Amino acid sequence: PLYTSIEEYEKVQSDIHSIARHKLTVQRLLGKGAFGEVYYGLLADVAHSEVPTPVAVKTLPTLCSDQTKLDFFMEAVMLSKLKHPNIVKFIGISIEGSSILLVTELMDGGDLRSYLRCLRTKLNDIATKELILLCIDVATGCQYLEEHGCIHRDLATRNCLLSEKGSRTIVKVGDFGMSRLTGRTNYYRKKGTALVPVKWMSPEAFIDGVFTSKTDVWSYGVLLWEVFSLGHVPYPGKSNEEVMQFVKHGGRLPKPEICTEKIYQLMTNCWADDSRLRPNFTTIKEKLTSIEQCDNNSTSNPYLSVPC
Ligand SMILES: CN1CCN(c2ccc(C(=O)Nc3n[nH]c4c3C=[N+](C(=O)[C@H](O)c3ccccc3)C4)cc2)CC1
Repeated sequence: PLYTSIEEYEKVQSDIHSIARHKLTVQRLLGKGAFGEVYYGLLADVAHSEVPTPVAVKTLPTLCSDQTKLDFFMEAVMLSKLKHPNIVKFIGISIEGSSILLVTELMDGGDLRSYLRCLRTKLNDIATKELILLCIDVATGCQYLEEHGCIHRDLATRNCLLSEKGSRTIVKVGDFGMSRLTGRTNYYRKKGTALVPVKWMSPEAFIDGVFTSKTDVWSYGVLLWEVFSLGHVPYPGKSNEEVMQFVKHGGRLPKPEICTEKIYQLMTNCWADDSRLRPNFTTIKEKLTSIEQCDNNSTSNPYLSVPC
Protein backbone atom coordinates (compact mmCIF):
# COMPACT_ATOMS: atom_id res chain seq x y z
CA PRO A 1 0.00 0.00 0.00
CA LEU A 2 2.92 2.37 0.59
CA TYR A 3 3.79 1.98 -3.12
CA THR A 4 0.19 2.82 -4.08
CA SER A 5 0.31 6.05 -2.15
CA ILE A 6 3.73 7.01 -3.50
CA GLU A 7 2.41 6.21 -7.00
CA GLU A 8 -0.61 8.39 -6.24
CA TYR A 9 1.73 11.07 -4.95
CA GLU A 10 3.67 11.11 -8.22
CA LYS A 11 0.39 11.90 -10.04
CA VAL A 12 -0.25 14.97 -7.98
CA GLN A 13 3.17 16.60 -7.88
CA SER A 14 2.45 19.72 -5.92
CA ASP A 15 4.32 22.04 -3.62
CA ILE A 16 2.54 22.05 -0.32
CA HIS A 17 2.67 25.25 1.68
CA SER A 18 4.44 24.56 4.97
CA ILE A 19 3.59 26.65 8.01
CA ALA A 20 6.19 27.66 10.60
CA ARG A 21 5.00 26.20 13.89
CA HIS A 22 5.57 29.45 15.82
CA LYS A 23 2.86 31.12 13.69
CA LEU A 24 0.28 28.55 14.77
CA THR A 25 -1.52 28.58 18.13
CA VAL A 26 -3.57 25.43 18.73
CA GLN A 27 -6.47 26.01 21.15
CA ARG A 28 -9.64 24.04 21.93
CA LEU A 29 -10.70 20.66 20.60
CA LEU A 30 -13.47 20.89 17.99
CA GLY A 31 -14.09 17.23 17.20
CA LYS A 32 -12.56 13.82 16.66
CA GLY A 33 -12.11 12.91 12.98
CA ALA A 34 -11.76 9.42 11.49
CA PHE A 35 -8.13 9.51 12.63
CA GLY A 36 -6.69 12.13 14.94
CA GLU A 37 -8.47 15.21 16.24
CA VAL A 38 -9.43 18.65 14.96
CA TYR A 39 -8.66 21.77 16.97
CA TYR A 40 -9.60 25.43 16.75
CA GLY A 41 -6.39 27.35 16.06
CA LEU A 42 -5.06 30.81 15.27
CA LEU A 43 -2.63 31.41 12.41
CA ALA A 44 -0.55 34.58 12.59
CA ASP A 45 0.47 36.73 9.70
CA VAL A 46 -1.88 35.43 6.99
CA ALA A 47 -1.70 37.88 4.09
CA HIS A 48 0.25 40.27 6.33
CA SER A 49 -2.83 40.90 8.45
CA GLU A 50 -2.30 42.17 12.01
CA VAL A 51 -5.06 39.95 13.32
CA PRO A 52 -4.47 36.18 13.46
CA THR A 53 -6.83 34.07 11.33
CA PRO A 54 -9.00 31.39 12.97
CA VAL A 55 -8.20 28.00 11.37
CA ALA A 56 -8.89 24.29 11.90
CA VAL A 57 -5.87 22.20 12.86
CA LYS A 58 -6.05 18.49 12.16
CA THR A 59 -3.64 16.33 14.09
CA LEU A 60 -2.38 12.79 13.74
CA PRO A 61 -1.96 10.72 16.92
CA THR A 62 1.81 10.60 17.54
CA LEU A 63 1.55 6.80 17.78
CA CYS A 64 0.20 5.72 14.41
CA SER A 65 1.24 3.50 11.51
CA ASP A 66 3.32 4.69 8.58
CA GLN A 67 0.31 3.96 6.37
CA THR A 68 -1.84 6.35 8.42
CA LYS A 69 0.91 8.99 8.17
CA LEU A 70 1.05 8.51 4.40
CA ASP A 71 -2.76 8.66 4.07
CA PHE A 72 -2.73 11.85 6.13
CA PHE A 73 -0.05 13.30 3.85
CA MET A 74 -1.95 12.15 0.78
CA GLU A 75 -5.04 13.96 2.05
CA ALA A 76 -2.95 17.13 2.38
CA VAL A 77 -1.55 16.69 -1.14
CA MET A 78 -5.06 16.05 -2.52
CA LEU A 79 -6.61 18.97 -0.69
CA SER A 80 -3.80 21.32 -1.76
CA LYS A 81 -4.76 20.67 -5.40
CA LEU A 82 -8.46 21.36 -4.95
CA LYS A 83 -9.65 24.97 -4.90
CA HIS A 84 -13.43 25.51 -4.91
CA PRO A 85 -15.99 27.35 -2.74
CA ASN A 86 -17.65 24.01 -1.83
CA ILE A 87 -14.43 22.15 -0.96
CA VAL A 88 -12.91 22.84 2.46
CA LYS A 89 -9.93 25.13 1.83
CA PHE A 90 -6.46 23.74 2.54
CA ILE A 91 -4.02 26.24 4.08
CA GLY A 92 -0.88 24.18 4.68
CA ILE A 93 0.90 21.65 6.83
CA SER A 94 3.16 22.20 9.78
CA ILE A 95 5.77 19.51 10.41
CA GLU A 96 7.86 19.63 13.56
CA GLY A 97 9.74 16.54 14.59
CA SER A 98 7.32 13.64 14.45
CA SER A 99 4.19 15.79 14.67
CA ILE A 100 2.36 16.69 11.46
CA LEU A 101 -0.46 19.24 11.57
CA LEU A 102 -2.86 19.78 8.65
CA VAL A 103 -4.28 23.33 8.62
CA THR A 104 -7.52 24.15 6.79
CA GLU A 105 -10.09 26.94 6.81
CA LEU A 106 -12.34 26.89 9.86
CA MET A 107 -15.87 25.63 9.24
CA ASP A 108 -17.59 26.78 12.39
CA GLY A 109 -20.86 24.91 11.91
CA GLY A 110 -19.44 21.42 12.35
CA ASP A 111 -20.40 18.38 10.27
CA LEU A 112 -23.61 18.16 8.23
CA ARG A 113 -24.93 15.01 9.93
CA SER A 114 -24.82 16.56 13.41
CA TYR A 115 -26.43 19.72 12.01
CA LEU A 116 -29.32 17.69 10.51
CA ARG A 117 -29.89 15.83 13.78
CA CYS A 118 -30.06 19.19 15.59
CA LEU A 119 -32.60 20.44 12.99
CA ARG A 120 -35.00 17.68 14.08
CA THR A 121 -35.46 19.25 17.49
CA LYS A 122 -35.35 22.91 16.38
CA LEU A 123 -38.07 23.23 13.74
CA ASN A 124 -41.05 21.00 13.25
CA ASP A 125 -41.87 22.26 9.73
CA ILE A 126 -38.43 21.83 8.17
CA ALA A 127 -38.09 24.07 5.12
CA THR A 128 -37.49 21.64 2.23
CA LYS A 129 -35.99 24.60 0.39
CA GLU A 130 -33.21 24.90 2.99
CA LEU A 131 -32.44 21.18 2.74
CA ILE A 132 -32.27 21.38 -1.07
CA LEU A 133 -29.85 24.33 -0.88
CA LEU A 134 -27.54 22.24 1.36
CA CYS A 135 -27.63 19.41 -1.21
CA ILE A 136 -26.94 21.82 -4.09
CA ASP A 137 -23.80 23.05 -2.29
CA VAL A 138 -22.52 19.46 -1.97
CA ALA A 139 -23.43 18.63 -5.61
CA THR A 140 -21.51 21.74 -6.76
CA GLY A 141 -18.42 20.62 -4.87
CA CYS A 142 -18.80 17.10 -6.30
CA GLN A 143 -19.19 18.50 -9.84
CA TYR A 144 -15.80 20.18 -9.38
CA LEU A 145 -14.26 16.90 -8.14
CA GLU A 146 -15.77 15.04 -11.11
CA GLU A 147 -14.32 17.63 -13.53
CA HIS A 148 -10.89 17.26 -11.90
CA GLY A 149 -10.81 13.46 -11.97
CA CYS A 150 -10.91 13.24 -8.18
CA ILE A 151 -13.00 10.40 -6.71
CA HIS A 152 -13.97 11.11 -3.12
CA ARG A 153 -14.98 7.49 -2.24
CA ASP A 154 -16.49 8.49 1.07
CA LEU A 155 -19.26 11.02 0.34
CA ALA A 156 -21.60 11.15 3.32
CA THR A 157 -23.12 13.86 5.51
CA ARG A 158 -20.55 13.01 8.25
CA ASN A 159 -17.79 14.18 5.86
CA CYS A 160 -19.36 17.52 4.95
CA LEU A 161 -18.83 20.72 6.94
CA LEU A 162 -20.89 23.84 7.45
CA SER A 163 -19.98 27.45 7.92
CA GLU A 164 -22.68 29.78 9.09
CA LYS A 165 -21.20 32.98 7.69
CA GLY A 166 -23.88 35.57 8.22
CA SER A 167 -27.34 34.34 7.28
CA ARG A 168 -26.36 31.90 4.52
CA THR A 169 -25.28 28.47 5.68
CA ILE A 170 -22.77 27.05 3.18
CA VAL A 171 -21.78 23.38 2.99
CA LYS A 172 -18.38 22.13 1.82
CA VAL A 173 -17.06 18.65 1.13
CA GLY A 174 -14.56 17.98 3.92
CA ASP A 175 -12.68 14.82 4.77
CA PHE A 176 -10.57 13.53 1.85
CA GLY A 177 -9.04 10.65 3.78
CA MET A 178 -10.24 8.13 1.20
CA SER A 179 -10.15 10.21 -1.99
CA ARG A 180 -8.00 9.23 -4.97
CA LEU A 181 -7.03 10.86 -8.24
CA THR A 182 -7.81 8.77 -11.31
CA GLY A 183 -5.11 10.26 -13.58
CA ARG A 184 -4.85 8.17 -16.79
CA THR A 185 -7.50 5.65 -15.82
CA ASN A 186 -10.87 7.02 -14.84
CA TYR A 187 -11.38 4.60 -12.00
CA TYR A 188 -9.64 3.50 -8.86
CA ARG A 189 -9.39 -0.15 -7.80
CA LYS A 190 -9.42 -0.61 -4.04
CA LYS A 191 -6.58 -2.75 -2.70
CA GLY A 192 -7.24 -5.07 0.21
CA THR A 193 -10.30 -4.69 2.36
CA ALA A 194 -9.65 -1.44 4.23
CA LEU A 195 -12.58 -0.24 6.33
CA VAL A 196 -15.15 0.73 3.70
CA PRO A 197 -18.46 2.60 4.09
CA VAL A 198 -20.64 -0.21 2.63
CA LYS A 199 -23.98 1.56 3.23
CA TRP A 200 -22.84 4.42 0.97
CA MET A 201 -21.28 2.22 -1.73
CA SER A 202 -22.55 1.09 -5.14
CA PRO A 203 -22.65 -2.61 -6.09
CA GLU A 204 -19.63 -2.33 -8.45
CA ALA A 205 -17.69 -0.70 -5.61
CA PHE A 206 -18.39 -3.25 -2.87
CA ILE A 207 -18.34 -6.25 -5.24
CA ASP A 208 -15.42 -5.43 -7.57
CA GLY A 209 -13.73 -2.58 -5.70
CA VAL A 210 -14.09 -0.39 -8.80
CA PHE A 211 -14.58 3.32 -8.04
CA THR A 212 -15.53 5.96 -10.62
CA SER A 213 -17.27 9.33 -10.33
CA LYS A 214 -20.47 7.32 -10.81
CA THR A 215 -19.77 5.48 -7.55
CA ASP A 216 -19.55 8.94 -5.95
CA VAL A 217 -22.98 9.63 -7.54
CA TRP A 218 -24.41 6.53 -5.82
CA SER A 219 -22.98 7.78 -2.49
CA TYR A 220 -24.43 11.22 -3.18
CA GLY A 221 -27.87 9.57 -3.57
CA VAL A 222 -27.43 8.08 -0.09
CA LEU A 223 -26.33 11.53 1.15
CA LEU A 224 -29.58 12.96 -0.26
CA TRP A 225 -31.47 10.27 1.67
CA GLU A 226 -29.55 11.19 4.84
CA VAL A 227 -30.42 14.89 4.39
CA PHE A 228 -34.16 14.25 3.87
CA SER A 229 -34.26 11.81 6.77
CA LEU A 230 -32.49 14.46 8.91
CA GLY A 231 -29.41 12.41 9.69
CA HIS A 232 -30.71 8.85 10.07
CA VAL A 233 -28.34 5.95 9.42
CA PRO A 234 -29.23 4.32 6.07
CA TYR A 235 -30.82 0.81 6.12
CA PRO A 236 -31.56 1.01 9.87
CA GLY A 237 -31.12 -2.32 11.63
CA LYS A 238 -29.30 -3.96 8.69
CA SER A 239 -25.68 -5.14 8.95
CA ASN A 240 -23.19 -4.34 6.16
CA GLU A 241 -23.48 -7.93 4.91
CA GLU A 242 -27.30 -7.72 4.84
CA VAL A 243 -27.12 -4.36 3.00
CA MET A 244 -24.83 -5.83 0.32
CA GLN A 245 -27.25 -8.75 -0.25
CA PHE A 246 -30.28 -6.43 -0.20
CA VAL A 247 -28.78 -3.90 -2.67
CA LYS A 248 -27.31 -6.60 -4.92
CA HIS A 249 -30.83 -8.02 -5.38
CA GLY A 250 -32.28 -4.63 -6.27
CA GLY A 251 -33.29 -3.44 -2.79
CA ARG A 252 -33.17 0.33 -2.24
CA LEU A 253 -33.69 2.85 0.56
CA PRO A 254 -37.35 3.90 1.05
CA LYS A 255 -38.59 7.48 0.50
CA PRO A 256 -38.00 9.51 3.66
CA GLU A 257 -41.20 10.98 5.11
CA ILE A 258 -40.49 14.67 4.39
CA CYS A 259 -39.03 13.98 0.94
CA THR A 260 -41.03 14.90 -2.20
CA GLU A 261 -41.59 12.41 -5.03
CA LYS A 262 -39.33 14.42 -7.37
CA ILE A 263 -36.40 14.36 -4.97
CA TYR A 264 -36.93 10.66 -4.29
CA GLN A 265 -36.95 10.07 -8.07
CA LEU A 266 -33.54 11.81 -8.25
CA MET A 267 -32.17 9.63 -5.41
CA THR A 268 -33.31 6.42 -7.10
CA ASN A 269 -31.72 7.57 -10.39
CA CYS A 270 -28.42 7.79 -8.47
CA TRP A 271 -28.93 4.13 -7.44
CA ALA A 272 -29.28 2.65 -10.94
CA ASP A 273 -27.54 -0.75 -11.07
CA ASP A 274 -25.85 0.23 -14.33
CA SER A 275 -23.56 3.15 -13.43
CA ARG A 276 -23.92 4.54 -16.99
CA LEU A 277 -27.62 5.18 -16.29
CA ARG A 278 -26.85 7.29 -13.21
CA PRO A 279 -26.87 11.08 -13.69
CA ASN A 280 -23.60 13.02 -13.40
CA PHE A 281 -23.20 15.84 -10.88
CA THR A 282 -24.00 18.54 -13.45
CA THR A 283 -27.39 16.92 -14.09
CA ILE A 284 -27.98 16.39 -10.37
CA LYS A 285 -27.30 20.06 -9.67
CA GLU A 286 -29.62 21.18 -12.50
CA LYS A 287 -32.44 18.92 -11.29
CA LEU A 288 -32.15 20.08 -7.69
CA THR A 289 -32.05 23.73 -8.79
CA SER A 290 -35.21 23.37 -10.90
CA ILE A 291 -36.99 21.52 -8.07
CA GLU A 292 -35.99 24.25 -5.61
CA GLN A 293 -37.15 27.03 -7.97
CA CYS A 294 -40.32 25.12 -8.74
CA ASP A 295 -41.15 24.81 -5.04
CA ASN A 296 -40.46 28.52 -4.73
CA ASN A 297 -42.83 29.41 -7.57
CA SER A 298 -45.62 27.07 -6.63
CA THR A 299 -45.87 28.65 -3.18
CA SER A 300 -45.30 32.31 -4.04
CA ASN A 301 -45.99 32.94 -7.71
CA PRO A 302 -48.78 31.23 -9.70
CA TYR A 303 -47.15 31.97 -13.09
CA LEU A 304 -44.45 29.32 -13.09
CA SER A 305 -41.24 30.66 -14.63
CA VAL A 306 -39.70 27.18 -14.43
CA PRO A 307 -41.83 24.47 -16.10
CA CYS A 308 -42.36 21.91 -13.35
C1 LIG B 1 -22.88 22.99 18.12
N1 LIG B 1 -21.46 22.96 17.86
C2 LIG B 1 -21.16 23.74 16.66
C3 LIG B 1 -19.66 23.80 16.44
N2 LIG B 1 -19.10 22.44 16.42
C4 LIG B 1 -18.03 22.17 15.56
C5 LIG B 1 -17.56 20.85 15.40
C6 LIG B 1 -16.52 20.56 14.52
C7 LIG B 1 -15.93 21.59 13.78
C8 LIG B 1 -14.84 21.27 12.81
O1 LIG B 1 -14.26 20.20 12.88
N3 LIG B 1 -14.59 22.20 11.83
C9 LIG B 1 -13.67 22.10 10.82
N4 LIG B 1 -13.26 23.19 10.14
N5 LIG B 1 -12.36 22.79 9.19
C10 LIG B 1 -12.19 21.46 9.27
C11 LIG B 1 -12.99 20.99 10.26
C12 LIG B 1 -12.85 19.59 10.32
N6 LIG B 1 -11.97 19.18 9.36
C13 LIG B 1 -11.58 17.91 9.02
O2 LIG B 1 -10.80 17.71 8.10
C14 LIG B 1 -12.26 16.74 9.71
O3 LIG B 1 -11.61 15.53 9.36
C15 LIG B 1 -13.69 16.65 9.30
C16 LIG B 1 -14.02 16.74 7.92
C17 LIG B 1 -15.38 16.64 7.57
C18 LIG B 1 -16.38 16.47 8.55
C19 LIG B 1 -16.01 16.35 9.91
C20 LIG B 1 -14.66 16.44 10.28
C21 LIG B 1 -11.45 20.37 8.63
C22 LIG B 1 -16.38 22.90 13.94
C23 LIG B 1 -17.43 23.19 14.82
C24 LIG B 1 -19.46 21.53 17.48
C25 LIG B 1 -20.94 21.58 17.77
